[in-house]
Amino acid sequence: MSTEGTLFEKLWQRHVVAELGDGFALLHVDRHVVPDFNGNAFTHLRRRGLKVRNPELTFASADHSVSTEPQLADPTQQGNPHVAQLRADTREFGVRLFDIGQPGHGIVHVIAPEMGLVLPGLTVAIGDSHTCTHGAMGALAWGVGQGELLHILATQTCMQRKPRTMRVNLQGRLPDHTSAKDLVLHLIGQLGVSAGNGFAVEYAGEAVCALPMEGRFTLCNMSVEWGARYGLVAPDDTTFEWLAGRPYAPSGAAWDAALADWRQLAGDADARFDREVTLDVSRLVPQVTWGNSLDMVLPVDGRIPDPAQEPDPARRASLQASLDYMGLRPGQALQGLPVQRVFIGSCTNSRLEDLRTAAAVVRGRRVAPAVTAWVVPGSENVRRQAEAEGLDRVFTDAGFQWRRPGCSMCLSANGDTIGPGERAVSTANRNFAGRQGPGSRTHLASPALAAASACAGHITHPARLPEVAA
Ligand SMILES: CC(C)[C@H](C(=O)O)[C@@H](O)C(=O)O
Ligand code: SF4
Repeated sequence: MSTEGTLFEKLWQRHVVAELGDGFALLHVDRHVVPDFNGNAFTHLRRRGLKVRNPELTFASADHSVSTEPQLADPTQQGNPHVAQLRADTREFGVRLFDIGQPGHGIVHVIAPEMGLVLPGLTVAIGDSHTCTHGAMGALAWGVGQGELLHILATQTCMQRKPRTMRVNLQGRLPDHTSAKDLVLHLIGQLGVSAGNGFAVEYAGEAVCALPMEGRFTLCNMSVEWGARYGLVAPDDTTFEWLAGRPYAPSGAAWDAALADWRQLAGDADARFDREVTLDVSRLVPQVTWGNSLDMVLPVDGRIPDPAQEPDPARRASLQASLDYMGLRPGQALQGLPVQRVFIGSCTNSRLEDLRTAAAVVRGRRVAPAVTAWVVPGSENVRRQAEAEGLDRVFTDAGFQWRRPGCSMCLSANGDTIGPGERAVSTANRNFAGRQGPGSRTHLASPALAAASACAGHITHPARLPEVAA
C-alpha cells in the first residue's frame, strides 16, 4: 500500500487517536454535522445516559425532510416530525442547530463549508453518504452509518479502515459549456461505478486547479457514486480566498497561522499512490445520463446503446432494464428527447456559482410550456445571495419556480416528487429507478444543460438554444 507523502496520508496521520491493528485506526472527528433522517442516534445516546462528547464541534440542519414549497416553507414546518425531533434533540444536547429560515440553514453538505465549519486539514464525519463533498476543502471527510453515529456523538472519534490511494489526473482545460458535473459524469462513464471501492481519491491536474470551489464540491460530492468513500482536492489559493471571512473560519492572527499550516498540506512532489488514472478533458462534451446507473452516461449528442451489442449477459440485462424503465429505444438520440420536469438543486449543484451558470442560460428566455422547472437553492445563504443578485427574478420571469432550501426533488422524501413516467433533467447525483418518485425517469446533467433543456422543452446542448431576441 502506498500513501507516502500524499495529502491523504498527512490528513490521516494528524487524526489517529489509536492504531487498532489490521489496517484499522480510531480517528478524531473535528466536525460532525447532523442532518434530519439520522434515525435515533440521540435517542440511543439518551437511553444509555450519555452526553454529546463535544457539542461545540457538532452542528445540525434539517435538509432531507423539509418542504421547499415557498408558501408552506414557514419556518415552523408544522407537522414535520423530523424537524420537531431535530429541534428537541439539539436543544437537549446543547448542539447548535441552524434552523429553517436562518443563515446557516440548508443541505448539510452546502452549509458546512459555506459557514467555514469545514477547514483544510480537518476531519469531517456525517451520517450521509455524500460527506465526501467536503474533501474539496482539503479535509478528510467520510459518510458514516447509523452505528457509527452514536459512537461519534459519544466519543468524537470514529473507527476507519485505512483505504488505498488513487490520484485522478484531469488534464487540459474544460471547453465552453462544460463544468465539473460533466467532468465527473464522464469520469464515472469511463471508469465504472465501482472503480473507487476501497480508495481515497485525490483529484489533481490542470482542470481541477482551474475549478472554482463550487466545481470542486461537485466533483468530490460524486466520489461515492463510483465507490470512493473519500474524495480530495489539495487546498490552494482558490480554497483560501473562498474561505476567508466565513463565519466560523479563523480570523486575524489565527487566520495567518492557519494559512501557514494549510500550505503544508498539499502532497509532496514525490508522493506515491496505489493507482493513478489520467484523463484528458479538453474535448469534453456536456454529459447526460440515460439509464438507472451512473455509468450509463453519454455526451449530449450521443445515441442510446443497443443491448444486443453487449457481450456480457449481466450487463446486457441491466442495459435492457434501464431502457425499459426509462422508456427509450436503442439508437435514439438524447438531444431532442422531450422532458416534463427540470430540477436545479441538490448538494451536487445548488451553490451560488451553479445558479449563476443556470441563470446565464435562462436570462431572456422562457421555460417551455410543457415543462415544470424548479430551482432549489442549497442553503438559506445561497438563497439570499442569489436574491441580492436578482437571480431569483431571472428564474421566475422565465417561468421557473424559485423554492426554499432543502434536498427537495433529489430524493423525493419530502413531498417534492416527479410523477410516474415523467422525464426529468436533474442536477443531482443519483439516477436510480424511483429516486425522484415511483416511475420517475431521471437524466442527470449540469446546471447549464438542465437550464437549457427547461427552455427548449427537450434535452439539449446549452449551445443549441436559439439566440435570445435583442
Ligand atoms: C438519507 C441519506 C442517508 C442518503 C445518503 O446517505 O446518501 C441521502 O442523502 C441520499 O442522497 O440518498
Ligand atoms: S441533496 Fe440529495 S444527495 Fe444530497 S444529501 Fe440531500 S438527498 Fe442526499
